[in-house]
Amino acid sequence: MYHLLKGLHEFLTRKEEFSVIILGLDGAGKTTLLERIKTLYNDTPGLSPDKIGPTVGQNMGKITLPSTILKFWDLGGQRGIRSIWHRYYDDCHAVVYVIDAEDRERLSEGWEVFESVLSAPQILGVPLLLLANKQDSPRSLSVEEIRNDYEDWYRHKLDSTRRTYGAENEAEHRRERIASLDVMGVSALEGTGVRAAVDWLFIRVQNSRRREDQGTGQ
Ligand SMILES: Nc1nc2c(ncn2[C@@H]2O[C@H](COP(=O)(O)OP(=O)(O)OP(=O)(O)O)[C@@H](O)[C@H]2O)c(=O)[nH]1
Ligand SMILES: [Mg+2]
Repeated sequence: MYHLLKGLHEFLTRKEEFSVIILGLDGAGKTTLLERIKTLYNDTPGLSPDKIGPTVGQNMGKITLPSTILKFWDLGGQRGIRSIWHRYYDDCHAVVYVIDAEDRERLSEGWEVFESVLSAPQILGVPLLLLANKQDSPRSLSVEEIRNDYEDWYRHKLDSTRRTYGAENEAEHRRERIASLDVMGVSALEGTGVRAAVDWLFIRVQNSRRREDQGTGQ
């Protein structure tokens, strides 16, 4: 009887776990974001920003939400470390791409890398959130400006690609994805917008799981 009740209790209180990967160039603020999320959602606070150095490899942090555990993987963004990102693609349920909205010089490098993430076949269909970080800085571009900058960059790239390869179909597909791309402004440093971003992830992983269940007839 005890085991039956214990099993029932475990079944009723079980939490599903989803993996979220946090990507973006070095210095975009990924680890600051992860530690901010830990501070906002866990009893034990995350590291304070002055204790955070460049990530060599990965950091992991978990938070518990109603019937759900979100497991965040913050991956190092330095050029040499980006080659490990693809190893996380197969098992992730959502992707967060962090852009440093203050660093105009590196925006196109950021888009170039973003593009390589978007074009990974394993990422197709996975919820993807673009975060314009460092909104606390007066020098930062707004969400609207970041979106426009990406669209301009993309249009420019498309023109040169069309001239070279004429890859119309793929371009159309990508255009749809850009149109439906969600962009949110956050300050990982101060925490503004971070809860809204976590809410977005929570809803999107639940929805995509439901679609998966329907797809397999469960
Ligand atoms: N003003 C401001 N600075 C930020 C914010 N988020 C991060 N930073 C700063 O940006 C720098 C880089 O932050 P990290 O979190 O280490 O960046 P990262 O993306 O993890 O970098 P890598 O580990 O090298 O990939 C640090 O000096 C942070 O304090 C923010 O929201 N606002
Ligand atoms: Mg880091």
